[in-house]
Amino acid sequence: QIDELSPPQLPSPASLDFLAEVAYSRLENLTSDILSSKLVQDYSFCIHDPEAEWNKAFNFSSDLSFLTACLAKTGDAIRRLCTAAEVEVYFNNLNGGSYLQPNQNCNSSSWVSGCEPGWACRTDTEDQVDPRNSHEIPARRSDCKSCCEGFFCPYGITCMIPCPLGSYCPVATLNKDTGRCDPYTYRLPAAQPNHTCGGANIWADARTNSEVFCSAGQYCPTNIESTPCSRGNYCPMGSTDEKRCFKLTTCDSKAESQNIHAYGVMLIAALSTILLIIYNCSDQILTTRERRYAKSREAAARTVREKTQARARWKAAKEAAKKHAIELQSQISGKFSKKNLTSSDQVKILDNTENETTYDFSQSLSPLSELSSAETERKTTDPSHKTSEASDNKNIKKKVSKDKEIYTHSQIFRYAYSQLEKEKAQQQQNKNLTFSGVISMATNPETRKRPLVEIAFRDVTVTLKGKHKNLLRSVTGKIKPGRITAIMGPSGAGKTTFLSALAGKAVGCTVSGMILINRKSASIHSYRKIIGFVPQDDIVHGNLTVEENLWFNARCRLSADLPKPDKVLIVERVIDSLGMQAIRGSLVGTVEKRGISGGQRKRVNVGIELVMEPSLLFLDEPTSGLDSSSSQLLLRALRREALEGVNICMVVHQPSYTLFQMFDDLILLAKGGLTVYHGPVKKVEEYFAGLGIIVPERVNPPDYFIDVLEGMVKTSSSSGDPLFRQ
Ligand SMILES: Nc1ncnc2c1ncn2[C@@H]1O[C@H](COP(=O)(O)OP(=O)(O)OP(=O)(O)O)[C@@H](O)[C@H]1O
Repeated sequence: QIDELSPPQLPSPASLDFLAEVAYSRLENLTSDILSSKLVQDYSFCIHDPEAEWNKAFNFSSDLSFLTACLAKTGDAIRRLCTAAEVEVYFNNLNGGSYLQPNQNCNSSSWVSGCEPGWACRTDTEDQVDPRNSHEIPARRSDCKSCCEGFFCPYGITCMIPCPLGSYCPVATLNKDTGRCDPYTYRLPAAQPNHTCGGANIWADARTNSEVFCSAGQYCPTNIESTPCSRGNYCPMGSTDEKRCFKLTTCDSKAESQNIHAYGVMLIAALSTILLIIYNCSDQILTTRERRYAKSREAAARTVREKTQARARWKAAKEAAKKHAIELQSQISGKFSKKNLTSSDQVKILDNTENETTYDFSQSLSPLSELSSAETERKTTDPSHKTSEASDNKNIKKKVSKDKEIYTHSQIFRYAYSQLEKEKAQQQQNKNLTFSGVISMATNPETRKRPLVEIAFRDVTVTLKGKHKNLLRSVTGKIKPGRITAIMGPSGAGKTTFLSALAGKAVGCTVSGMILINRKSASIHSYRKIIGFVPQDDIVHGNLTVEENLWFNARCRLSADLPKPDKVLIVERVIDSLGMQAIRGSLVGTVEKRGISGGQRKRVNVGIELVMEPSLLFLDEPTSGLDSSSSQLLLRALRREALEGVNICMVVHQPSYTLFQMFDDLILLAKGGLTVYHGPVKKVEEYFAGLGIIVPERVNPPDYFIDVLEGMVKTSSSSGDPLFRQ
């Protein structure tokens, strides 16, 4: 039948192209509307570039099989195709957003079957209608039939428009249950019982209707074919071909999209695994690192200890040899000629040998000992070396301290422990120093490391803001560097208030009087970098170990320019000085998680202030809750700080007599913030005795003085109040 068709009746591809062009140009205006329409928004996930997709959609299929099929069905498809004028009317109506206005072929007087949705008629004349040049709507009322597959025939128009690529326009079938023409939604006209379901009509409301597209899960290579998407591929709505799914995604047959959820799940699983690995490994890495550090620290400490012991043994042996040489000399004097060695020669030899050994020893203690062996060899063989050794060493040390990278952990620890040993030896020597000795040591620029701070206060009065209540009255005195001052008094006497006033931390109070720092009237806040304050309450991090707490503070509060070996030295010194070696790796603990003991916790509190190397240290009841030996341990550590010239001032409650004697000065306050005594601890008993207050035997003097101030003990002077120095 197709073969019988004469060539002019077959619409040329050019005609179809022209129709597409017209449709396309009309749709350009529509595109922006359509792009923002619900239709596109709903499916935007599968349309990567909506504009391009739409443009593509209005390219007509080059496969004209739908047209030949139509010719076979109608025999005169060319006379049924819409002209440019009809297409324009159609799209103008569509553009206006209104229902299609029936054209002249479908007005109320000339309504034909082709005006129904899905139906079309041929032109009334036998003349060839040139779709390209026709500007008038031709009369088209003859031989009305259902619209061909692959075309759409809107309501009110009696011609066919080819469906664009990506759409699927089959001929409808009647659904007896609903009475509608599937897959479209129109009904058969009621007055025409012989009328069948026609072709597509739905371009009439393309902006709101998604049925125009090839449905999701199917692909339509032409607008008359719809094929289910095969497994491993996916077909979003309007597909003309299948799209391959990515690897690792599951695409069943008729898949509308790639199962990207699988990607999401896999990504989450991978991330969780990585995080889990990092979490577990980080814990393990930290533990391993800690262990490694601990090992190198212990090894360094052992080496230093052994060297110190060896040195002590060598010294003892040398002393014995010296003694022996002198004895021997006296015994055999006269028996040898003058050429023989005198005892002083022997001693000289011993001294020389000792010097050499000392040199080796210091080399081994120094972090520089691990410098290249060639360098060491050069030093020992070069005769000029020894004279310039000291200056060389200094220069290299300077260089080394600037260049932190050449230190390994074991070198750093060896350096720290050898320094600590030296300091201990020095402290041993200075153990019996008098106050003036300590001061001269602290002021000696060779040994002094920290600036000295002296605080003098005169008539310091603290008044509660708004209430005019005096918490402290006219307290006068001085706290000096290198000394430990205890502030004592009954509960509520104003000890904490006094400490806070001196430290510039009195909140909600007015402080009057004069406070001089190093004899200058200056704000205490400008000295805050060298002032430590240990409050009554904990300031430790319970979830960190003791060492971590100290390091946290060292890193935050010590100068960033300070080389790491020096920071290690400071932290190790504090750990050593407060006797925290055994608990350095223990967790401090929280309410939920038990950690170190209360006494150890107090020491950590003090330690985190000591790592900043303060010149002035205030402590509010650091020994409260500690037994006598723990308190003494803490006081001994503070004493070592005082030996370096640190000015220490602390509130203390009920000290044992031994502890009491470890303080240098005492400020005794009575209730109402009155000063009872301010002077050396050694003279307090004498002072009270002068007032007729004699401490009975077997009574702890500090306890007795507090009892007197509390009024619990009657004394001969109780009534006269000679006690208070206002
Ligand atoms: N901000 C404040 N508001 C109200 N009263 C205050 C304030 N600060 C201190 N006081 C009062 O001042 C007095 C002294 O307090 P402070 O804490 O200095 O005493 P303390 O001698 O340290 O006592 P304790 O030994 O019991 O700790 C107390 O009676 C206290 O109630």
